[in-house]
Amino acid sequence: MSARVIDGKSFAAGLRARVATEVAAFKAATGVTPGLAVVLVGEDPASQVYVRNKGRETLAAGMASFEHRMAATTSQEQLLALIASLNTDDTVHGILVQLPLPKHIDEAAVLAAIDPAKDVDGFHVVNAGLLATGGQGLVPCTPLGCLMLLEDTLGDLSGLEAVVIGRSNIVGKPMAQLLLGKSCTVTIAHSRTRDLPSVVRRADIVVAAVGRPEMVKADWIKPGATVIDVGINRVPADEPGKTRLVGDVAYGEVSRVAGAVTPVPGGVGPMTIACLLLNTLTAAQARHG
Ligand SMILES: NC(=O)C1=CN([C@@H]2O[C@H](COP(=O)(O)OP(=O)(O)OC[C@H]3O[C@@H](n4cnc5c(N)ncnc54)[C@H](OP(=O)(O)O)[C@@H]3O)[C@@H](O)[C@H]2O)C=CC1
Ligand SMILES: Nc1nc(=O)c2c([nH]1)NC[C@@H]1CN(c3ccc(C(=O)N[C@@H](CCC(=O)O)C(=O)O)cc3)C=[N+]21
Ligand SMILES: [Mg+2]
Repeated sequence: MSARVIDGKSFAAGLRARVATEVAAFKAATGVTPGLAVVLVGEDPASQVYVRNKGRETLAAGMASFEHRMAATTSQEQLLALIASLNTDDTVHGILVQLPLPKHIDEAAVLAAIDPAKDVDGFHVVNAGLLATGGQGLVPCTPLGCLMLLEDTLGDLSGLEAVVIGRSNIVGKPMAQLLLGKSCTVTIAHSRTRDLPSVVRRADIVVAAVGRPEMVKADWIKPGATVIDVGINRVPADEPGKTRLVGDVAYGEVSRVAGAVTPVPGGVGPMTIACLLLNTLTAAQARHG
């Protein structure tokens, strides 16, 4: 038996097309072009790729894209000053500050400075609080994309056992909140979890957001379970000097046990960017409804 491959790349293309259609209608009705500002501090090559992809897809959806590249030596005050100006800029509906930030900058202070109404990452404490209390805020893009793939694969999630591996504020915790909101029975596992394999084995839904290449093995998976692999890990390829991308799930062996599984690349990653565009449209609609 071989798992169904959950094609995030194709689902994301469909979502981007729906966003583009709605953007066109929004522009016609309001005369306003939704705008996304992306702030990149420093030169991290992986981050540069994401920023470039985001910029290209933002334009393709009919939205305006503003990129702000700052030197790794940028001070926290300079970054906060840029955010303050983006907060009051009427052409900017969404603000994304690429993480991680250089060590000398206080990440929490920067995220707190973003206008929650423009926080298309959903990382501001106001949006995290709204998600935790069932309110209407902006929802973090990666967990939102994972939820869309899960509902497309499984339909109603009510009553299912979900195990989220990872408890970060940007993936694990909001993922768990969304699954709880869909009436799953949710377990959050992390580096201190005792006997992780047996915890994962009870799951109908496994979301791996760990950052450890191919950690989740086939014998951790309940036969037929749905496995969502958030991990993006660059590892050495067979060819010397080259690298390849792998997830947190041992894809080959797990796909012989699971019912459905997302690949890396082509799974969650493209959904993150599509949901970022969706959140930017949502933020623009909230301002000019
Ligand atoms: N596809 C996409 O769009 C995105 C992909 N990512 C990728 O997802 C992964 C996770 O990202 P992020 O949440 O930011 O990572 P973090 O490093 O912030 O969090 C990792 C989590 O995994 C837990 N963990 C680490 N080692 C183990 C272990 N051996 N067993 C069990 N739990 C463990 C940590 O536990 P503890 O809290 O105890 O330290 C922590 O909660 C990364 O590979 C990242 O690149 C991230 C964002 C978007
Ligand atoms: N403020 C902030 N918000 C983020 O959402 C954010 C961030 N910081 N920092 C970094 C992580 C990582 N992340 C990815 C987005 C898309 C892909 C993606 O599209 N991946 C492609 C492959 C890309 C490639 O080949 O390198 C795929 O999986 O198919 C990956 C990773 C967003 N992040
Ligand atoms: Mg982190």
